[in-house]
Amino acid sequence: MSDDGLMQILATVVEEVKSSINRDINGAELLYTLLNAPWLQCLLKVYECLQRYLRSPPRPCMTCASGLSVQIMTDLKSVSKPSPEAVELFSLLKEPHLQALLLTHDAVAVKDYEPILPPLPDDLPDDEEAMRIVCLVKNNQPLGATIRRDEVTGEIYVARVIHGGLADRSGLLHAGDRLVEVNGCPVFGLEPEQIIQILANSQGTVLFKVVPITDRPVNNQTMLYMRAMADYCPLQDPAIPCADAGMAFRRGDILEIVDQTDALWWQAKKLPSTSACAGLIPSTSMLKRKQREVWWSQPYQPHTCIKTLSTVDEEEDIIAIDDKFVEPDEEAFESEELKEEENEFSTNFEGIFIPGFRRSLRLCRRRKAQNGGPVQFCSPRCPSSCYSALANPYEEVVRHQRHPEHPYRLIALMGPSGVGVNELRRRLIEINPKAYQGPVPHTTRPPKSFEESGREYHFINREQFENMLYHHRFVEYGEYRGHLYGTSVDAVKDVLKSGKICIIDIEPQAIESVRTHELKAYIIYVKPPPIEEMRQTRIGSLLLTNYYVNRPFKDEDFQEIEDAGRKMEALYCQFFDHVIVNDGLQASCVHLLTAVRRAQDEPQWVPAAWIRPTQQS
Ligand SMILES: Nc1ncnc2c1ncn2[C@@H]1O[C@H](COP(=O)(O)OP(=O)(O)OP(=O)(O)O)[C@@H](O)[C@H]1O
Repeated sequence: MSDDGLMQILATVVEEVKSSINRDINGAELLYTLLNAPWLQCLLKVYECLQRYLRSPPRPCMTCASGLSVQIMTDLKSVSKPSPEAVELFSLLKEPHLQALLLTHDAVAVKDYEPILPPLPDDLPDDEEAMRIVCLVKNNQPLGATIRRDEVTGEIYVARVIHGGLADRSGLLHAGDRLVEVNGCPVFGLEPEQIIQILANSQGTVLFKVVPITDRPVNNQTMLYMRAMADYCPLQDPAIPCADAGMAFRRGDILEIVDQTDALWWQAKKLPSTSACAGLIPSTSMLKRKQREVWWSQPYQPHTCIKTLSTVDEEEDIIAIDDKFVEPDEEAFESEELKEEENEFSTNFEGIFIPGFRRSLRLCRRRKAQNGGPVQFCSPRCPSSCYSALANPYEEVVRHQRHPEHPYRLIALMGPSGVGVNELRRRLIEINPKAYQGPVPHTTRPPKSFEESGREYHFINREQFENMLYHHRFVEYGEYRGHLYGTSVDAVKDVLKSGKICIIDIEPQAIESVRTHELKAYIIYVKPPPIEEMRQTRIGSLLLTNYYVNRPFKDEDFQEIEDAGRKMEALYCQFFDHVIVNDGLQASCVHLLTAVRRAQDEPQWVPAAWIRPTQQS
């Protein structure tokens, strides 16, 4: 680096920062003022001089210049015919001021000019506390540390240092350090609020005098990622130690937990994160405690900082209710159903029969919704607590990419009835029936003349069905007109084992049955577009009904789809891996195709239990 290299670099940096200010970049103004400060410029000049000195410190070439001049004069005297130059040199060296100069040179040359430090006093007390002076430059961001007062001793301690915050990045302040002074003001006996006031009033730099903690815990935590299963708002949480340091999150957000040292309050970042600074979030036990508080103390008024999770009752409201349902004549229905199923039987694409679109199975769900629940359509995994996954405020997740030789992930579509889940599913399968397939459902109804067991349905008797139910072999099941219908885990696995991508549509109750290590479901939520768009795109489309013929959409249908969609999203968005707004059919199909390929070929966040299965999973 040339002599004024550093100054040049500084000038360039100043120019850069100046142009950043014009672009309104946060913090640039502060940096500009700092770099332009005359004291910093002077300091840098001194620094450069010192650097030059360190590179080549001035050294004397000899320490006895006066002795050498005496030697030269003696030699010149012994020359018989000295040259005029020799005579001149002799007379110069003889001059008293030159001899004085050479003597001075010798005196300086032998001296050591390195700084001599004063000796340490002998009477230093052994228990003297090491103080640390920490100077932080305040800019617009918070200091990133909280303090607490020991109620017994009155001492003030650093309670928490926020990961990635100003204090943390300085590396000089740690949780447990005892605060002695802030900006020269002793803090002993002060209330934490008074100290915060001192900090708030200080401009530019803040000077802390601290006694560092002696046994600082080693942070050997590994990175942990969690999917939030509840919403949280620190500003509405009276229990949070410092609301400003809190981080709000919504269900489905992926959180990187950077610090779990505190059992009650973790530090986390929301992904994808642009901020270096973490925020405080309640730990699993803390959030569970809050949920319990809500449930026990205010069953009808949810705590404002967390949004309570769904209950079975709430969930039942999700499905659109066709209040115009009229029970048709059974026999007439049967014959119509037959006609319909004959039509469906012809859903035979390029010689491949496409199963899993049976009308009865879909009507099971409608029936349940319309009757308000007496007809079961339920997740059979855990009859007593369908919602155990919902009880956990966080779910540990890992980034996972399917191995090319492993089975495909199950694709589960979910959406309010009538939004177009089956239409999209059917179209996807028709695009490439050799790559995509639906599972063959089970039923206890007797086969019709044209039906083959294992093609339209697996025909089994009620006892066999109930046995499968007992062993949790159904993803979901329901009863319709006295017959049981269901989609079994094995039917899904059969498709996956055949090397195809299995695509099913599910009700919210089945989420837990498909989010397993075995099926690794990728859940796509089919979201209704705004009503006006539905009105325009559904002209000529027919809605599945309990009548003999499907009918065109009415305005009430769009409203019902929108309401049901909103409820479904509000309750289950944490489980959605992807969302497709079903406006134009063609665009939605392309979107679905892309999402399905990505689910199989690109890394995704999946529950850690799928990758490190525990005994229960
Ligand atoms: N994007 C779309 N544009 C136009 N019509 C659509 C679109 N999506 C679906 N449809 C039509 O809407 C009707 C209902 O769709 P679909 O049967 O797939 O609903 P669903 O979500 O499976 O609900 P259900 O199981 O209750 O029938 C069908 O006639 C379908 O062709």
